[in-house]
Amino acid sequence: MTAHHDLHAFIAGLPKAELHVHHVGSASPRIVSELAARHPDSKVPSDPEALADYFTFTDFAHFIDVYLSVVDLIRTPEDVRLLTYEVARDMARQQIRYAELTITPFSSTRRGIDEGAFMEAIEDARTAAEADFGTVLRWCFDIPGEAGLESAEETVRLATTDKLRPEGLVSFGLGGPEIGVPRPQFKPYFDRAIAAGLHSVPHAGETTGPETVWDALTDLRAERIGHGTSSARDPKLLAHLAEHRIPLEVCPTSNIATRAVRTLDEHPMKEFVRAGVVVTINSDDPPMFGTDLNNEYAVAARLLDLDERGLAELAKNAVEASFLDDTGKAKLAADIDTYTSAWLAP
Ligand SMILES: O=C(O)c1cccc(C(=O)CC[C@H]2O[C@@H](n3cnc4c(=O)[nH]cnc43)[C@H](O)[C@@H]2O)c1
Ligand SMILES: [Zn+2]
Repeated sequence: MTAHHDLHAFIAGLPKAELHVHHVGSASPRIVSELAARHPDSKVPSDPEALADYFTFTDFAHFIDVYLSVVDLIRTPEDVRLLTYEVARDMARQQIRYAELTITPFSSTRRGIDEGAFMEAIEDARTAAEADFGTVLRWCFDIPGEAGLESAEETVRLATTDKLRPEGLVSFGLGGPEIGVPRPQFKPYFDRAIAAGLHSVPHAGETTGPETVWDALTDLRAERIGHGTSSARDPKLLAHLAEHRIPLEVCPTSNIATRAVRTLDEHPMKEFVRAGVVVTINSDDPPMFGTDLNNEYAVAARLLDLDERGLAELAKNAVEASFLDDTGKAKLAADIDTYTSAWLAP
């Protein structure tokens, strides 16, 4: 067996945390097929080979169109429950022990799913998944920025109303296209979410320049940045992220699939590490981008020239940057160390 194979096997068994992964964007061909069979009028193909073609994007706007067609497949609380539970099953197979899943409740409630039933479905799936697979799920509710301030109001209402707010909710985000959707307009909504105890984790600098990342830091009080890819173009920003230990949620294959970055070799993650920025590795919308978290770690190992210990450090970055409590962080970090020591023992 080659060292390369060994590294893939190491990654496959490495306990991991994932901080940037979308709920609907995690629907595997198996889950999409099941949802498409429930709703045969949908334009989403159910055949896995046709799906691979369907999930090939010309640009970010095309990706969002396709994404919303999959959102249209989720029509009932039972669809929401199935999706959430099955996503956790796929995570457990990859040794993902903890995941903060980005959910866009506005997209579901505006399509007619009852808000209370929606919350019940995700919470029911969360507790069942933890009991059945051992994977701990937490939620980030994100505003789909392009849908306007109405979507921001609805998202913050769902996130902060006591009788609706789900127990697993830890953070508040902002997704969708960035071009023509300035971050500062969302400040009042982030202020309310933060006042209600939620962490701020907007997407920024995925498809626009570093000024969007500055806006996310200044106006939205971001504690982590989703993608942050264009930060590499601003040395002062890199120094700021490093000094304030604001982690980037890096999603390399996503950036290629949406054509935000031309090739993996041009991905700036090495510049981030060189500047001392905390890098976490994530899969974003794995089946849509033909990837999974294990593959993203393999990509990072190649681009950052990491061995097993380097990969273990990367996995621990995600644990440290997560919103797990200190006991949960210590336990998962210790599991990573134990696994790595056993793997490297003679
Ligand atoms: O749901 C609607 O009706 C709606 C109307 C207008 C606009 C939107 C959106 O823009 C939804 C965007 C959707 O995309 C999710 N997402 C998944 N991956 C990414 C990513 O890499 N970067 C940004 N957004 C992403 C996001 O969570 C939103 O749910 C919806
Ligand atoms: Zn994302």
